[in-house]
Amino acid sequence: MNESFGTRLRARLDKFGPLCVGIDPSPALLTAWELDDSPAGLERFSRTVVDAVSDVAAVVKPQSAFFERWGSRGIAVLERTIADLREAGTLVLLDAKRGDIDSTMAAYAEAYLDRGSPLAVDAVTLSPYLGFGSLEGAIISAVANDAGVFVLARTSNPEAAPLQRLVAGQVLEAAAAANAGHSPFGPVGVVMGATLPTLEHSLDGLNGPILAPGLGAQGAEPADVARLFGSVRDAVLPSVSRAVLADPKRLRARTLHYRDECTAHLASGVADQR
Ligand SMILES: O=C(O)c1cc(=O)[nH]c(=O)n1[C@@H]1O[C@H](COP(=O)(O)O)[C@@H](O)[C@H]1O
Repeated sequence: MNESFGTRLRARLDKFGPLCVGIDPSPALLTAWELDDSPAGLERFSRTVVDAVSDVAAVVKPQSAFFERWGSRGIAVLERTIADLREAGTLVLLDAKRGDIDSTMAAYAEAYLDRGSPLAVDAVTLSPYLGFGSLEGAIISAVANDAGVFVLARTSNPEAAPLQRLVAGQVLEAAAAANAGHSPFGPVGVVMGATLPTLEHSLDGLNGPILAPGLGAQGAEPADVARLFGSVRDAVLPSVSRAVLADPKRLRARTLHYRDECTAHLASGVADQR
């Protein structure tokens, strides 16, 4: 039997530290890297990131949008990037933020979670906007394929707050229920921005991983990760893209910097007193 996503994630976190590094080949970054904004440029960019960070990041997170810009040729590069990441042994979290009615959701689950799919990854980001229940089939599929999902709860962008504040409690409760009884983690992670001024909800009973984007370009620092997530320090995955991707020559050094700073702050940090 294969190991569950939770088991594999636990092993990566214990061995490599907590960092998730994004592969976000935006037009601006391609220009900064002196690469063409083309499928060939995307491929060179992605390969360079895979080579530089696979053995220092716990998880690597390609952002699907930047590949989709190039249609089928971009998706082909995404497929090869996923294959390269798997060969390098890292865990792949595809950032696609999918969410739809159950029948459509089944097709998304087939695309990203079915072992045999060309786009199969270890985990995918999902949106609960059609109701947490609409994601049930995808969660079942994740478990069947030893994969996971990360459901948006409180995202890092400030304009999300008025809407998500109303529903984040429901998302966290439903995620905790789906994770009950699993060890070391259940299949349902949540997304909570590292940029949040305070953590308005308890994460103590979640029994799942927490993806915390917003480090660097969106203003969060490793100290914020410790302040917000100190009480769940073994389960948090701070995530960074532009701040490490800005300069190909400093990619690995910046990744090590963020990883080591997050590790140090989480080890010594004081959790937010709600
Ligand atoms: O799901 C995500 O990864 C995500 C959730 C969130 O709340 N905020 C957020 O920025 N992201 C993604 O994380 C990446 C952040 O990029 P940087 O701001 O460059 O580190 C982008 O690919 C976003 O789409």
